[in-house]
Amino acid sequence: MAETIRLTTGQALVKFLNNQFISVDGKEAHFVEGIFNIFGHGNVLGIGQALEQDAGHLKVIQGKNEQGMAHAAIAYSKQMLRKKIYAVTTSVGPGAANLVAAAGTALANNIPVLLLPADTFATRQPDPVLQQFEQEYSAAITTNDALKPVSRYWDRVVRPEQLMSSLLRAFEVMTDPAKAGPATICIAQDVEGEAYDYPTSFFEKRVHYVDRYEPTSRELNQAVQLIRKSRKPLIIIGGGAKYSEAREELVAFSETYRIPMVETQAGKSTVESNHPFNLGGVGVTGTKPANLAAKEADLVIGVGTRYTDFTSSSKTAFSFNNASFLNINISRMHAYKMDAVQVVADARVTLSILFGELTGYRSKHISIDSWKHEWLQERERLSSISFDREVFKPEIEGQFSQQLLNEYADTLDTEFPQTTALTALNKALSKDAVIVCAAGSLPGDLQRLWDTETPNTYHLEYGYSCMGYEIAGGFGAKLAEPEKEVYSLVGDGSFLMMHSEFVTAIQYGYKLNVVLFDNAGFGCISNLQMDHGSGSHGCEFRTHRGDIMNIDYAKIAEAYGAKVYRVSSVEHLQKAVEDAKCQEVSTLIEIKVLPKTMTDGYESWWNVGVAETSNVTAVQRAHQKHQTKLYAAKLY
Ligand SMILES: Cc1ncc(C[n+]2csc(CCOP(=O)(O)OP(=O)(O)O)c2C)c(N)n1
Ligand SMILES: O=C1C[C@@H](O)[C@H](O)[C@@H](O)C1=O
Ligand SMILES: [Mg+2]
Repeated sequence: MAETIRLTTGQALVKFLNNQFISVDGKEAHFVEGIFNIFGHGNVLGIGQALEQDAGHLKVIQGKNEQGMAHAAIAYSKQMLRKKIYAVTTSVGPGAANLVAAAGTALANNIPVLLLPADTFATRQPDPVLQQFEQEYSAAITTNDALKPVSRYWDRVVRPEQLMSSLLRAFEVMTDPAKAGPATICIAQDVEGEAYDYPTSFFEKRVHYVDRYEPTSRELNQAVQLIRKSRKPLIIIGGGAKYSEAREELVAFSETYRIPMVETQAGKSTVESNHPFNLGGVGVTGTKPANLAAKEADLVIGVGTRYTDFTSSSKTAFSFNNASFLNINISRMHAYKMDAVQVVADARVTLSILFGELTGYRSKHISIDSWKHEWLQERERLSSISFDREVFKPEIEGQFSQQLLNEYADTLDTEFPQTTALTALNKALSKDAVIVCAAGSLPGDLQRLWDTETPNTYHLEYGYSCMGYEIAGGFGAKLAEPEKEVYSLVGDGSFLMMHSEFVTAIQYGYKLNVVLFDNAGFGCISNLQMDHGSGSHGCEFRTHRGDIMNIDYAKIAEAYGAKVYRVSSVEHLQKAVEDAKCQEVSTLIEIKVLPKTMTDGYESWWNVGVAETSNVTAVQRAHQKHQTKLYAAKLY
């Protein structure tokens, strides 16, 4: 008879989490660092009791909003390059429902996280329990079914012994780089507290190995042939390159064979911005040189990219009639994109093997230096824009009148353009500071303008671009790298949507710096609507009387216990950053910026739905333009 131990399902879960290890490149470490919790009747007496009794090495952190704490867990894992996770336990019903946006965020970004929402009673004895809805067609549907489409692995545990097979599947998924994403195990609230004689073998130390898969010789031969016959190849550095830690291999490859590199949001800060062959962000929010190189490329080597619309400018970034694609990706699904030659293997190991097979090859690029030089001049211009009350042409030109811009300047008491503020911030922060961002106009400005010199210091969630990730994500990144300064860069809209975990960071003594860019509105969406012929409608923050809202965000943060600064000039910003660096407590720097002063596009296009019929001429024109652009795009 196998040895057993009598535990509740909750206790067995916690014991199992304590014994999971990951091994990457021969280094072994605990895979689960801790667990976020918001307790309710669904989990406090099950998982909650187990954590109180013996959490083992797990750090137990009380969140303030389920989505927020799950975002923090996701950011932790992302900053740890997916080598460690936090689990997240919620109550049943609304607590579980609050996980949906976070699960989507983890899924879109391929980030492992273990979600543990409580479920309704397995016995159904007290049904309907508080927070249980009732469907006439089925008693088996609960809120947690809403997590199915946003989970990489989903299971419901209605008997204690089911936990064993469920957890094994979840950990297999989370530790496989090709499948990494959210694993959701919904545990019936009565079952969380039910006891079972678990075999002790289930709790023995388990090591999950992340091996670097090598390309086959067929894949290698095809890749070598393709590169050798290309004159103007281009490397796209995607998130997979970052997770594979392929910096050295990318740099050697690029330098030796003279191949320029461009970056996706997830790939940025794999290779330093000042590398002469790094042309910066590509696509909708890309730089001019990157987008010129993309157009000129006869071979696109996508390393760990999933080719989102932002990366491919909605499939218009490349000269599809002349260009071939070579995709190096650990995921077969992503490798298949763009009709590419596929190398389904680890980025680092593939680049290193390919490197040795290309001796004598050299691209025919001649413009890399001049493109880069021109961009540096453009960056310089964007860094020193100043407002003029008489005639000011913001980067997003022709949308707001001078009178309107002056109204914003007067109400917000600022003349600070966003690009000037952002580049000044970049200069003022330490080189190893980590920045976190997700939504609004800032991601575009950051992808174009933010210089990174230290690997893994640029943390952008741009797979789901989920507003509210910024501050929770900043907290998660700080948990991952407590010795570094972490800055959450956030728009006023995102701040309002969710900043709950700022309180959690303060509560647990993790210093987080929030830099809030207040332009009194959903700025980037206002740009989008006006760029497509609409008026300014529903995106400015105005009162019912029509006045621009001037909110004292610093006061909110001060009430939480943060040290706060209000700035509206480069000089004030520099001083605030220097002072903030000396603080032990969390800080918030509120920057009032003028609307329409973020960067505009460079040689790119974004396919968004445009009204096909309208009584406004500008909308009709926008639709015609859209059709023309679409005509030139690759269709799949
Ligand atoms: C959860 C969520 N809801 C809606 C959106 C759509 N959206 C993207 S950016 C944006 C406005 C962002 O405003 P703000 O944070 O102030 O940034 P700004 O564009 O003004 O710089 C909205 C509503 C989103 N990305 N995420
Ligand atoms: O709709 C959107 C527009 C983008 O500009 C923005 O960055 C992103 O957050 C979004 O959701
Ligand atoms: Mg805004």
